[in-house]
Amino acid sequence: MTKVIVAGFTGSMGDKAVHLIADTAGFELTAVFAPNLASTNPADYGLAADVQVFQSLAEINTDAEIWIDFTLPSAVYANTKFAIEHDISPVIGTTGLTDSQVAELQKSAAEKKLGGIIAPNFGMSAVLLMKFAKEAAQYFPDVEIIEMHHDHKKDAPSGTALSTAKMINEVREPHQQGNPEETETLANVRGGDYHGIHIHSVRLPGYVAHEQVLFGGVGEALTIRQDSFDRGSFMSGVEVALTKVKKINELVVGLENVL
Ligand SMILES: NC(=O)C1=CN([C@@H]2O[C@H](COP(=O)(O)OP(=O)(O)OC[C@H]3O[C@@H](n4cnc5c(N)ncnc54)[C@H](O)[C@@H]3O)[C@@H](O)[C@H]2O)C=CC1
Ligand SMILES: O=C(O)C1=N[C@H](C(=O)O)C[C@H](O)C1
Repeated sequence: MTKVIVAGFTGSMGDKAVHLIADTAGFELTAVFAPNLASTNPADYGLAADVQVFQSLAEINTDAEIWIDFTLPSAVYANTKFAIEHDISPVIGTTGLTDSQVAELQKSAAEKKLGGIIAPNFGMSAVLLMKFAKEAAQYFPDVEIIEMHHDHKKDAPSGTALSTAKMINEVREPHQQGNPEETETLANVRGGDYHGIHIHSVRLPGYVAHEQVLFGGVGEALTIRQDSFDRGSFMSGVEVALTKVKKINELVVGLENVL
């Protein structure tokens, strides 16, 4: 049995991850972590009596081999660092790690030859969208991204949109997009700007997680879209990460790199 700790277990995704482990042969939930809990009795969360419940990083003392993280952009760096320092393979879904933080975490994992996976999106439709968008950008350098999420989301842009922009930026020729003399008569109406790629974030009730990548060419356009209608859509990717993470010895970014 591979023992797993879930950080953010009281959240929307953490709760799904806890159920995934219960339903997946060969894995066992050994601990959970979230701050400001009303109780540390596992029974109060429907968990087995031997599951440890932690409220702070400082008190975590676990034999878990894998750390699943669905917490907050402000918490994920410290959590991942803690996991690596304690030889626990991180499987990170939380968004918001900066490039320099990822580089530092990869260095620490490499020194320990510890496997880990950071995936801004565990959904297959989003993984494929990013891959297809990267390919399309070689032929259509004019591109904008619209991401649409539920109105409880704390971070913008989404990690997926930022990753999409980074992947497109790797292949597209640097070039001026749009009118160089453009002015905004309403502040920020053109969205965020990642190396000239504009990202627009929509937050609405009823939405879960959706993204469109719009390419424009002379007399034609290409739109690539993915929709996660249910958070269950992310769990097949988390399951893949659980099975792969102990077979690698570096911290990999992007689910597509372990498929
Ligand atoms: N990679 C992927 O496929 C997906 C990633 N996400 C990302 O996962 C993260 C969590 O999303 P949700 O579950 O919707 O959020 P949520 O707000 O429902 O849950 C957050 C959880 O983190 C806990 N938490 C807060 N501060 C913490 C800390 N310092 N240490 C440990 N736990 C802490 C909260 O108590 C709660 O249990 C977000 O960054 C979101 O963008 C969400 C869906 C899919
Ligand atoms: O907060 C969410 O819900 C999601 N977060 C991730 C992101 O920021 O890209 C993945 C997915 O979009 C759902």
